[in-house]
Amino acid sequence: MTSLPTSGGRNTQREREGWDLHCYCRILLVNHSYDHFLWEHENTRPALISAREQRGCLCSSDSNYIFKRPFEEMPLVVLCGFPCSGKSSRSQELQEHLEQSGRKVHIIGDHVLGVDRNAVYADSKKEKELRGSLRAAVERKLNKEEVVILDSPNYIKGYRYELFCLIKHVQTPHCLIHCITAPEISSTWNQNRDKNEQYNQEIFDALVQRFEFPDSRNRWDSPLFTVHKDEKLPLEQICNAIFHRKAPPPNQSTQMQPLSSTNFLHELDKVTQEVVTTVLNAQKTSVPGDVIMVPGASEKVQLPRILSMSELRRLRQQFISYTKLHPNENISQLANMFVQYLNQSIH
Ligand SMILES: Nc1ncnc2c1ncn2[C@@H]1O[C@H](COP(=O)(O)OP(=O)(O)OP(=O)(O)O)[C@@H](O)[C@H]1O
Repeated sequence: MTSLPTSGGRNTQREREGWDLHCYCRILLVNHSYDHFLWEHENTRPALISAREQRGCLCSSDSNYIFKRPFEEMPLVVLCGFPCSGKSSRSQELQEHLEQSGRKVHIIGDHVLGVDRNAVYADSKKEKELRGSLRAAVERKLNKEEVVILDSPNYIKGYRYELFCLIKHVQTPHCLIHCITAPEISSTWNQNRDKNEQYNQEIFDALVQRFEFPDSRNRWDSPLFTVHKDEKLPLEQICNAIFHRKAPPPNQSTQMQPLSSTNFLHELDKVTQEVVTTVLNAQKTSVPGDVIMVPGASEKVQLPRILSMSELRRLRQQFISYTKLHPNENISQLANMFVQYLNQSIH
């Protein structure tokens, strides 16, 4: 990337208003609110940048500069615990405390999405979709105005890691609150609650068994607050953790780098095409349920059914669009990433 030219006199007003010069580029098209714009930078193809992708970015209306507002993101609080362990009660307690101190709070949870949890947790595909919807809702809601509380079981270590990547990506602090209960206590609470809120016993037992306990030695489970049923929520410590602590530094895989090198785009194009060709060829001799080895990837494509060429093309295009906005300089991982993307997208 070439060094940034100074913005010169025309943009000093923006700089005085507290905007940082983010990059210099050629702006091709801007919508009326200046939050979506099509830009071209060096050798990359024009890319549509949205306010969501480029948090806090704003382009200057009269020149080829993009500005970034150095605002603070509001934190994410993640709850976890057995089913019926008091997660929603603790979320509300925290919400009330924060609102009393004048902050806005937004709670996201499976009950908010109105799902039939007994049906969802009995079906791994539906559960995965629910986790995806919750994560997307968190991503949409993380902003500078509201504290987001994710009130759902969050019992999978890998999922908590994904949430951690998300907050690293948007550069906002987070913390985890683990509601600790003995399974038999939660089970009694479950049996005493309204019938339409109850987990059936089979699902309850399965969720308890699947629970992956948080460990504060893991970056994604830290800072960790544990709260037993008769304990008070450590509200002050939680506030200190989320408001007076810096967000974890971004790393290469989570940092926003919308300006991709030509070599990266070339590799992205080549590698994904190779994977598509391999899958299409392998399908000639495979049946649903087979696993396909792909050159350059340690991950394998799991084939639940035969995929058409147009579907593979569409998935490839989606992956390319996403990856262009979230480039990972580790080109050697592209094949694996695309295989993972295919496995997650094909049902
Ligand atoms: N500390 C507590 N002492 C006694 N009962 C409690 C306590 N916390 C929660 N409960 C009871 O447990 C039930 C479930 O509470 P809550 O909805 O907060 O749990 P949850 O973990 O969010 O549940 P779910 O897994 O369904 O989302 C409620 O009926 C509530 O009365």
